[in-house]
Amino acid sequence: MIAVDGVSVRYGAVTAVESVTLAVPAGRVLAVSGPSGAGKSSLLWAIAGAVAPAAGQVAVDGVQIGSRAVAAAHGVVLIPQGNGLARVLTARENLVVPLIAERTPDLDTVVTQALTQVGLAESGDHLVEELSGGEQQRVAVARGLAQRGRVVLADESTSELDGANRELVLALLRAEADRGAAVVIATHDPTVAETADAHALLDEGRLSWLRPF
Ligand SMILES: Nc1ncnc2c1ncn2[C@@H]1O[C@H](COP(=O)(O)OP(=O)(O)OP(=O)(O)O)[C@@H](O)[C@H]1O
Repeated sequence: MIAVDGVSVRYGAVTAVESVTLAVPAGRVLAVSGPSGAGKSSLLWAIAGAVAPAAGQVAVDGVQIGSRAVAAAHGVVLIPQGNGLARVLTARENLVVPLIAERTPDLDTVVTQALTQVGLAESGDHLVEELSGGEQQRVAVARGLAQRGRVVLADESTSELDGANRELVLALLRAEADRGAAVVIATHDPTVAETADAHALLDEGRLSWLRPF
């Protein structure tokens, strides 16, 4: 369960998120959309503990998220916009790094399974910079899946995918919810938002409309 309570995010004089309150139960998917600059990424970063809210608070399963370290320790996984992969590592190595940090058992199996789920079982030993934009995006999704989070935050994770791969990634994110995760998808794509259990619209940082759970 994600509880966002009156959260504001500011960068100096810029207000990116203003007094947003919402909740995402375990097992459900929330889509967050809104125009470019509306604050979608900033809201996800606040949930991930990657930026400290200027006001309000975020809790995951009742634990207040005060930093990225706390969020990671409580299973908050961020699949960042622009994929966040290390380009000079292989696809497989990109998946391994966070799992080493978490001391995940049976790491090779977990990594192979995640790459297979996104249809990239044969590409694990390719450097990220050798992969297409869409393949890189799927590696980023696989890295998120491999971490088996209690919370999965997907920031525009289908933006570079063709129709079939977009359906695949959406099905995988739905499977994360079915496994018990609370899932948030930031998206510009109305068809992606329609597949979610609830849909929040941000406008200049404010929650301007909500299709509730
Ligand atoms: N690190 C930063 N420093 C200063 N301003 C920032 C920073 N990150 C984001 N902003 C500003 O905060 C506002 C919200 O940006 P954010 O990236 O959260 O929006 P978004 O809805 O995700 O946009 P997009 O759809 O283009 O990714 C924008 O005005 C942006 O310029």
